[in-house]
Amino acid sequence: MISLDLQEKTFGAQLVLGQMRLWIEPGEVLGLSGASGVGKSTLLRILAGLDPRFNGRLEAPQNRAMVFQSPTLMPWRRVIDNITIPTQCRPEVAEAMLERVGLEGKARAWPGQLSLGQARRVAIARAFVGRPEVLILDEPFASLDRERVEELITLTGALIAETRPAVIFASHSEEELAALSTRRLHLEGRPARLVQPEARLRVGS
Ligand SMILES: Nc1ncnc2c1ncn2[C@@H]1O[C@H](COP(=O)(O)OP(=O)(O)OP(=O)(O)O)[C@@H](O)[C@H]1O
Repeated sequence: MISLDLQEKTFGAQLVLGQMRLWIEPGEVLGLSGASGVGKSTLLRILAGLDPRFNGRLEAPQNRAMVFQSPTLMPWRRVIDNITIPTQCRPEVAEAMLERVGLEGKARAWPGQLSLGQARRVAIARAFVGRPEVLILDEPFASLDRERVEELITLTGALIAETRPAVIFASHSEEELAALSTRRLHLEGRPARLVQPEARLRVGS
């Protein structure tokens, strides 16, 4: 379970996020939509504990994992080391997780030898190997073709069902959001606020 009671988030004089309350239960996948630049990544970074400079209160377990749009692998380390070093897990646990995400035989490969889809699978393996209580997904399927996106959504959905973290998932794709989310919120305005997607559609119609 993670909860945020945010008063505001600024960057210098720029007020980016306004007052909002947010909580996510274990096993829930909160799909977050919103226009480019509205503040989705800013909100996700606060929830991940990567940005402590905000006015408000965050209650979250320590065991949180994040998957970014960029797979953020260390290019000078082999695939398996990209999992064992940041997570401190045993090599056999990392190998089993690599198999689980469909990367058997790639443990000794270098990140530069992987396709974007394979690099994303490594990032997903790294995120799940520590069985996080909170999982933050920031556009983790962007720039892939439809078939690869469908495969990764199926894989991510299965891993979520097995480990049941509280998940927040930001995406520009309605299809992706509909496929993975159990609940939806939309971020809009400046300063940005959270609204129900249904309310937004009614206002627009
Ligand atoms: N480190 C920073 N310093 C100053 N301004 C920032 C910083 N990070 C983000 N911003 C500003 O905060 C606003 C929200 O950015 P953010 O990246 O959170 O949007 P987003 O909704 O994730 O966009 P996208 O969907 O394009 O990724 C933007 O105006 C951006 O310029």
